[in-house]
Amino acid sequence: MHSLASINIVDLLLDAVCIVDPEGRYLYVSQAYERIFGYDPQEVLGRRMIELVHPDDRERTLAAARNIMAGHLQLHFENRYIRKDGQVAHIRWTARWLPEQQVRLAVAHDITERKHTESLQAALYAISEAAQAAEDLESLFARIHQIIGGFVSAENFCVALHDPHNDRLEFPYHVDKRDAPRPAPIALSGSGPYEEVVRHGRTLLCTQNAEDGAPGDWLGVPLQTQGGVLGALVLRSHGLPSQYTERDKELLQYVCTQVASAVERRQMRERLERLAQYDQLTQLPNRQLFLDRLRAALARARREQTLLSLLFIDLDRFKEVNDTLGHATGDQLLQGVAQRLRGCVRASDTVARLGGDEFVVLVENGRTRDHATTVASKILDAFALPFDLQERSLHMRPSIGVALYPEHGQEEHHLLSHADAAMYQSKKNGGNRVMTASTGS
Ligand SMILES: Nc1nc2c(ncn2[C@@H]2O[C@H](COP(=O)(O)OP(=O)(O)OP(=O)(O)O)[C@@H](O)[C@H]2O)c(=O)[nH]1
Repeated sequence: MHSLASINIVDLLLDAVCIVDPEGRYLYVSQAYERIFGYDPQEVLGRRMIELVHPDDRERTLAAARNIMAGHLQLHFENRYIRKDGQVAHIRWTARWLPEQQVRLAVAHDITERKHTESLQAALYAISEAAQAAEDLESLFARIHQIIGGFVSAENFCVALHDPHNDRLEFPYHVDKRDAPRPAPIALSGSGPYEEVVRHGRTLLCTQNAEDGAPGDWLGVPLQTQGGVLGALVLRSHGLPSQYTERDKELLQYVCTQVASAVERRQMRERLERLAQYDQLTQLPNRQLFLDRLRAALARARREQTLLSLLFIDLDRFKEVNDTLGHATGDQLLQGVAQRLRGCVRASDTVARLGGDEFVVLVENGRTRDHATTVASKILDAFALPFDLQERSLHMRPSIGVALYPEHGQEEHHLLSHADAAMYQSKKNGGNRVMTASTGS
């Protein structure tokens, strides 16, 4: 048996023992230094330890060193170092000042693994929380980007989502430090890198940009849910190949399960919100959303003292279309009407379907009363042309009633019933015409 005296116990320790002078220059480091920091002891002797500390932790570290030299024992100081291979090492230090030798003696314990586990756990919670808190998908993606950027380099980051209806990949979120343009939607037909990730649910790490072959990493991770792959997260490094490691790949894969379920939940919520606000047949706002918009528009008009017009539109003898040509043709006609009404107003105006063959148009910022009648005449003119449906061409005429704010009402239901009454007058007078509500009625 070897005698213990012949063993260099310090070099057998798994923690690294370091001795530095008052300026922080390494005078001695034990063998474990290489395992933890990546440098051979000979490479660092004479160098200042602070140069190897993560820039964000340097000030704290210098303050701790002064404290130790003032005679205080340091039993649990944590900071980060940049290893020789560029990776970050998390270190927990115990240290003391040896006044006689005028040196600091410190022992480094590597807690990188534990820190990773902790930050991953925190990231998973943060992602799940973001799914609840985010206003919309866009802000959820931005938050996910921020969270992922906390543990891997994510300067160039995009989210690709698979649209199963047309089998395309779309890029709803895209950040690129070199201002590379947001990728246009791509068809998922070939055998490119996106296919590999989205079709086969495989993580792909290429040391060349997988899209254009430019130097730099391309790391694509599938957003896998129980129902299939929703899309992918893609991280890129321009001009810096091998920036991403196998470990980064694993970390991302791990959090991507949580990201996928957050995205899925948020998508579901958006779908439900849309269902609650939009008419499914025409994709126009429904009564509920319309009333919300009308309320907001009235508040604006009141504040800015502008006019606002409401056009109530009901199709003439629409029932006959259903009765003679069938409900499906009636549906197509309603879709055509919705499209035509949208074409008669500005994008900022609201066209909504209240139900059945009743539509409303909300025109904001009209400067004169005539503005509403101009829009109404435009609609009558637009309806003069037949509607080309799948199997036939049909004529359909509208009856229109107009009510104005502030002339005919101050609040939404009042204004709406005036426009409705005016529409009824149009209908009574034979239809295919515009009537304006009478003042004081
Ligand atoms: N195809 C189709 N028809 C609908 C839909 N919703 C309501 N309708 C029908 O639309 C018709 C609307 O009725 P009315 O406005 O009284 O009928 P009209 O023939 O236009 O009568 P006037 O307005 O007096 O000219 C009814 O026959 C409803 O069944 C729908 O989503 N699709």
